[in-house]
Amino acid sequence: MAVYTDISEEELVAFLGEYSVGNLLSYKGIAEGTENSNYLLHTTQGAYILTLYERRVEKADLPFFLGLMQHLSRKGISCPLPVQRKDGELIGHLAGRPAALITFLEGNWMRSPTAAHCRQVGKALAEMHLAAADFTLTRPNALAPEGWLKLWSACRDRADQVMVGLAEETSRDLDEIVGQWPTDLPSGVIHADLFPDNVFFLNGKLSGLIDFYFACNDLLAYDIATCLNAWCFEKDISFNLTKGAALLAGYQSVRPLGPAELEALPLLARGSAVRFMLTRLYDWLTIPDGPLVKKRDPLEYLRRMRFHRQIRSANEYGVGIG
Ligand SMILES: Nc1ncnc2c1ncn2[C@@H]1O[C@H](COP(=O)(O)OP(=O)(O)O)[C@@H](O)[C@H]1O
Ligand SMILES: N[C@@H](CCOP(=O)(O)O)C(=O)O
Repeated sequence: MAVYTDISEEELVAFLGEYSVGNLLSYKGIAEGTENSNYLLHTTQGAYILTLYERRVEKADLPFFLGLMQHLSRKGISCPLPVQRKDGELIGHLAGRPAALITFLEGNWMRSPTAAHCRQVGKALAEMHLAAADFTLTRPNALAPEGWLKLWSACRDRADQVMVGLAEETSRDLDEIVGQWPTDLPSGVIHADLFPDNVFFLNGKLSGLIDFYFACNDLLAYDIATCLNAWCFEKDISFNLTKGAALLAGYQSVRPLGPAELEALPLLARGSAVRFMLTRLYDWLTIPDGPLVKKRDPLEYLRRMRFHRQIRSANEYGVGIG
């Protein structure tokens, strides 16, 4: 993410007084990430992550996100666990923001993931989908087609400042994708942002998933489409078929995809690419630059949109060859 909200030691110590986590030894802002402000804390009892929820996170959604982490953790999925306050609550307030403390997960994210990493991610995603099947809270996807159109109406007039022709190309794509968007595929709780920076590995083995703050109920195969976009393209935005095949095989080793899901995959991948292009474009145009704020390039996702436009079948992502 970034650090949007600064905190003083004094207010942090007062905040931690609501928890049984020992005394503060040190804290520092984490520059990585995009959405919220995160701090790494060391206390006399260990390491924790403090998250202050920023503009895109609705406070009303926090019980869903934090409850999901608890649920998944109980079902054996490795992910951070929210720390309860002395009063039993999971959510507090700090520097005018809703805030929570979560456990620190060991591992690092992969800057250059290999096919072996992709296979593990696919498998972990399917395991997460199955583990979340009996989670009782629900949250509609705020970044489904209706949400894309809202973002687009906020950005459209300025899109050509980023690239001449972007407004026309995106409008055409959105019309096509939204007009054909499927609704009758298997659905459930999805992570919705399982990018490499949200998956940790230790000694080559997946050690856990983080950042559930886009999680929601939506089409399960849409989560796979997002992973294909995030994990299986090289830096020059060429699709790596070996990685695609590995990711899909990893997923299908736990939850085989049905024919309708496979048929929809190219459209879902286009939709996922447009979704990330739009949030990046919105941020690009609206967030002021700052030393601890890293904005992501929307055009990387325009190039994925173009790639998926010419895909005719899921086999071109590597189905059945991993
Ligand atoms: N539970 C955790 N354990 C260890 N590091 C974490 C944890 N949660 C977040 N981080 C660190 O903070 C960074 C940003 O976290 P993330 O949840 O992705 O933020 P955002 O929601 O703002 O994108 C991660 O890349 C990682 O370095
Ligand atoms: N993954 C998104 C941005 C959200 O950032 P994260 O740090 O929460 O994963 C993108 O790449 O646009």
